Amino acid sequence: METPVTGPRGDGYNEALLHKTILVGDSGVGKTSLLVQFDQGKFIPGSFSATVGIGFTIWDTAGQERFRSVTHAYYRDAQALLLLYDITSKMSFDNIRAWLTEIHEYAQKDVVIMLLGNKADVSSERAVRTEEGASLAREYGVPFMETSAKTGMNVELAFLAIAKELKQRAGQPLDEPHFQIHQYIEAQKKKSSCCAFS
Ligand SMILES: Nc1nc2c(ncn2[C@@H]2O[C@H](COP(=O)(O)OP(=O)(O)OP(=O)(O)O)[C@@H](O)[C@H]2O)c(=O)[nH]1
Repeated sequence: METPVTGPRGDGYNEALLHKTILVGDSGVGKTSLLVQFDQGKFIPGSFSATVGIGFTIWDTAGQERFRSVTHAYYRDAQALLLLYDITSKMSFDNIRAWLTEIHEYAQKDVVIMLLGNKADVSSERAVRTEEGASLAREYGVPFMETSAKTGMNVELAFLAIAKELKQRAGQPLDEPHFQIHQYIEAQKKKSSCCAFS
């Protein structure tokens, strides 16, 4: 994803900064669906054909093993990574450590990483507790939230938090003068917990 980050340059001209963000995770965790939900605000049921990279401003990657070497090349110039597992698939969660090892090997040292437990709407088939996701995220010092590409739960928040973090790193002014990504996410989740993200 190349996240457009706009802000005043001081001469009144609005400069757009493009940041490349990519979605990674096992095949079938919902990377393309999450992207489509964010981009188009809708859920298109059914599997997309394995995706290698599509020409949106957001980069989608294929979770399949046979595309791994392609994914490695994507890491190099990515500023942010959305790392997904599927809350109904213990295996996709167990593989997160391997994804993180790979990310640390191939991505830039200061890449922004966010862990997302997707398919949170399928609570009847839940195989990974929210706390397990949160605990893994704490261990690696990365922000975490559960999402649903189907209902849209937390999808916008995930992309917005990444965009704000990148904007701050680029030295651009934010609405929140003391922006801190972890605190921002927790505050937004609390704000919405009454009704929007049930
Ligand atoms: N219920 C539910 N289903 C989802 C969600 N996200 C994705 N799916 C379904 O899960 C399947 C896989 O979704 P994709 O978006 O193709 O997954 P992917 O990670 O892009 O898969 P690859 O391209 O193979 O790496 C599809 O049948 C989607 O409809 C979600 O949040 N909730």
